[in-house]
Amino acid sequence: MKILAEHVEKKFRQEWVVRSFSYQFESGQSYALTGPNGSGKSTLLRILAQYSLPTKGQVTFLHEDFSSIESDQCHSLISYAAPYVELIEEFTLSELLNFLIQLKALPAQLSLAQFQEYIELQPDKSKYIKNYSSGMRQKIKLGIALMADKPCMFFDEPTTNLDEKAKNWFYQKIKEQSNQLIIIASNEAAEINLCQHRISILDFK
Ligand SMILES: Nc1ncnc2c1ncn2[C@@H]1O[C@H](COP(=O)(O)OP(=O)(O)OP(=O)(O)O)[C@@H](O)[C@H]1O
Repeated sequence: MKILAEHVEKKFRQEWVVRSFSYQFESGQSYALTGPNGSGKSTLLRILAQYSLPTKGQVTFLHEDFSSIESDQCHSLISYAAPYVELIEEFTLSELLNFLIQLKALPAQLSLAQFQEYIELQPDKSKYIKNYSSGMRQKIKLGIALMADKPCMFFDEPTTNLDEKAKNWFYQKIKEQSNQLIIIASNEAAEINLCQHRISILDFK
């Protein structure tokens, strides 16, 4: 599939955060959105994921043959992990996974043991998400986004709060995703270097 951004612009009050952004993203490719703090990476990522609307322009999801995908279908094709996307803190990990399975945000057959093995963590089963460390919560978010196995994966500052071992775990998991369309908003050199393409937000000001 493809994501086509055409003349996307975003303005907050008097501030233009993105100007005339046009780009075609494709499956099997990975893209780094780069730029200094406050330059608009998260804003553009949310627009590309159709989580927020541009002030001008449009974002369209397309099949390989360029036929368009209905906008109400797009969210089912996306997984998204970001510091501002919260987990449900009052759940245990098992309850959270079951909830996401029911929402079809994770594969139906996924077990707690498989998930724990995947994220290389064996947290206390009765512990609430709110009592996990920030790094563990981040790793759970990333694990959910990766195991959702959606065609499009969006990550905003994915290795925030992760130690070196967990960062390397994430880098390895991204390298294993050969068919997905991956977009990572980041300033971290290691995250940018994971991606085949770089897009500087400063080119769209
Ligand atoms: N809802 C909003 N209302 C008003 N201004 C906003 C809103 N969201 C973002 N902004 C502004 O848009 C600009 C870009 O913010 P954004 O979070 O997209 O940048 P960023 O490049 O992701 O930054 P960082 O690297 O610090 O995460 C900032 O000036 C920010 O204050």
